[in-house]
Parts: sequence; structure tokens; C-alpha cells
Amino acid sequence: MPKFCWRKPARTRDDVTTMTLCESSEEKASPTKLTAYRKAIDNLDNDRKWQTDTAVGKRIGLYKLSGELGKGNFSQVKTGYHELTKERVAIKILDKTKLTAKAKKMLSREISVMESIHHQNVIRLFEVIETYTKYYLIMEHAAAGELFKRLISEGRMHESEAKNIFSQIVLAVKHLHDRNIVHRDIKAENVFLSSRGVAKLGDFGFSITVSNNEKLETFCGSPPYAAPELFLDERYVGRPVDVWSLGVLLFFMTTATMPFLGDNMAGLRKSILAGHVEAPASMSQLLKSLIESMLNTTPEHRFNIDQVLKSDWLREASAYQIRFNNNSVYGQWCAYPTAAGAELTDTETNARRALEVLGITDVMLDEHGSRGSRSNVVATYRIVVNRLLQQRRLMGQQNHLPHQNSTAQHPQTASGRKPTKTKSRLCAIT
Ligand SMILES: Nc1ncnc2c1ncn2[C@@H]1O[C@H](COP(=O)(O)OP(=O)(O)OP(=O)(O)O)[C@@H](O)[C@H]1O
Repeated sequence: MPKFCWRKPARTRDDVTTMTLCESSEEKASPTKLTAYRKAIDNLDNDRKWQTDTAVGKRIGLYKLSGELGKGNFSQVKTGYHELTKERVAIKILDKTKLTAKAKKMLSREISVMESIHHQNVIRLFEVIETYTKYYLIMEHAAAGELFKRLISEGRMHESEAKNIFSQIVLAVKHLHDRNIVHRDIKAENVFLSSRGVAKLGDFGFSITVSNNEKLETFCGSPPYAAPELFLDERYVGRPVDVWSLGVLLFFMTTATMPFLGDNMAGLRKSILAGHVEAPASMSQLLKSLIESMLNTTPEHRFNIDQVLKSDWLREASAYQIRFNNNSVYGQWCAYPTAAGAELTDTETNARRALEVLGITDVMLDEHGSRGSRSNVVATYRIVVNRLLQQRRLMGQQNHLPHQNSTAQHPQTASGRKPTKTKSRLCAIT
């Protein structure tokens, strides 16, 4: 059986730590030598330096914490490194003492949705660690950051590039909607990009599970992205609200301006309720027509997510992404180790081999499997599987993707509609 070794992350453009076949026998576990996993657990329990680092916030569980990525309403997000795999992760830290009841409810929804959603265009949740004072959400790190920052620094995207990114986000939202989940806070600040331009939807704090046409009551999300029905004191259906936000996002991606503006909330509300969108002359007719269908002020007449995917503007790009995602060569994400005795996918077989090198055996995976994100064994498994899939995707992209020039165009400042980062508003959660 081939042995895998871990190499420290090469600082390449892709920043992916690689697993390579290891010829040396020194990695073989022997009865006298602790495996990497055992050693890390031992350090966690007994090593003074590890314990001091944990006490002063430089370490949590098997992760070393480093610089801050940003701050949210209730959280701080830091970069972290997984001790065993050297994987870079994003760690969302929440102070229990500062969480209101609403924020606690949002957090528990965020965790349960992320636990249940497995899609390559959704930020993965690897592990959740709870201490006396804090929660730590260990997530996949998006190396190229927020789509928002990309649009602000580089300007609007050409339609071909926007199609590539947008089709991935639409597929993520379809995945949610098919599972009766509504995101409720889709915006450029919550779309992340990997170093290879893979788009990932994140921030599930406002998401909610709905039954088919169940009506919701509470205002959620960011006002510039909010559908008109949210400004009326009426109950609303969830899925169309996501499609409206996607329409705003698509307009922003292709123009670097927002479709609805106002000097204050009343002005913004008026503009959104009027629903009049002024598309620049350079916008193609097909794109204009899609945006209009997504920004239809009547939710029942608005496109649903399947109609968006099949629209003339997006059809080809989404079919490409679907083929790409489904192609078995890219393997399957398996958030939970397959139960003992069941057939394993190629990815899982390879992941298990790599884990064995670290000292995580099949027996341990069976024992920890049901604990999901509360287990550092399952977390290591998820990290390894995710990395294997990234490597496969990378190979696939090199082989199949048409080369893309940088097509960004600088933000249009002359129009006076240059957007600023929007804060999400708290829902009155019922
Ligand atoms: N998985 C990730 N990879 C890279 N950066 C991330 C990741 N998750 C969050 N960030 C960054 O961390 C910062 C804080 O994120 P967080 O989701 O806590 O708050 P926010 O979205 O800015 O605010 P809000 O509380 O309104 O949702 C953001 O700037 C975001 O870009």
C-alpha cells in the first residue's frame, strides 16, 4: 500500500499543501514512536507551551491561530493552521458572554446548516470547538477573500467572467433551495473566492429551513440586497428573497454599482419598491433580461433558481459547472467517514491512507464518525478530503478550463453609485 507524506505548504499561487507519495519508512508508526495525532493530543494535554499558547489565545485545539481576517457583528475571524496537515483555515471566534439570545440562535442555525450542506461552492465547516467562554468555528479558508473586495479593487467583471463565478453561486443556492434552506443574506461580502477562482457561499447566520411555501415574518439581510416584500409589513416566502439578492449581486458584479440607491433607508426602500433598474448600455440584452426577471417586484412572477440556471445568459456556464461538479474524476465530498463495511469512494480511500500516516485509523474514524464537527478526528478527515478534492479540481481545471485573461474593469466612480460594504441586519428571530 502506498504511503503518503505531508509537505509543508509550498507558497505557490494555489497555496495548497500537497500530499505526496512517501518512499521513506521513517513515517511508519512503531509501538515506541507516537503517531503525529497521538503526539498532538499528548501536547494538548501535557505540553506547557501548548497550554500557555491556548490560554493566551494563540492556539485552540489542533490549530495555531495567527492574523485577523476581519470582524463581524458578534465575531472575530482569524487565520489558523491545522497542526497535523498544516492546512490554512478560517476560525470564527464568538465570545459566549457577548452573545444575545438571538445571536445564539443564529449561531446554532449557522452550525446546523453548515453541517448539513455539502457542496463545493459552499464554505465547508470542519470543526466546532466550545470552551467555557468561547465558540470556535473552524472553516475552509478562502484564500482570495471576499468577492466584494475583488469588485471594489478591480472593478466590474466582463460578462464571461461574471458568468463563471455567478453560475457557481447559483448552483450553491439551488443546492440550498432543493434542501428547503433559504440563505437570506446573499451579498458580495458573503461570497468568497479561492485562489483558483472557485466561488464559495458563506455566512449562514441568517439561513433558515422552510417547508415548501411557508411564509416567513422577519426582516433579514442587508438592505441594499433586500427584496421589496421585505419592506412591506407582510409575511413573505423565502426562496424568492434569495433570488432577488442574487439579481442585485449579478448587477453589482457586472457594473460595480448597485441597482437600488437611496440617501437613507426611506430612499432606498422607495427605490427598491419601485424596482426600476437602469442597466448600462454596454450590458448585453440577455443579461439585462435575466436581471429584470430576477428583480421582478412581484415574488410570484420572479424567476426561481431553476429558471435562473436555465436562462439564456447562464445556461451554458451552469451546464459546464454541473458537468464539472458531477464528473466522478473530481471525487465526492464526504463530511462523515463512511460506516465500516460500506463501499468507499476513491477520495475516501486515499484520505484514509493519508490519515493512517498521521495516526488516525479506520477504527478511530468509525468511533468518531457520529460526532461530526465536534470531533478533531472527523475534522482532520474533512480537511484531508477537502484538500484531495481541491487537488483533483486543480488538475481538472488545468486540463479543461479555457484560459481566462484578467477581465476586470475599474469601478465606475463617475456615476456616484460606488457601493460601500453593507452590514447585515439582525433578524427578529421567531
Ligand atoms: N472562510 C473564510 N475565508 C476567508 N475569510 C473569511 C472567511 N470567513 C470570514 N472571512 C472574513 O472574516 C471577516 C469577518 O467575517 P464575519 O462573517 O464574521 O463577519 P461579516 O460578514 O463581515 O459581518 P456580519 O456580522 O455582518 O456577517 C470578513 O471580512 C470576511 O471576509
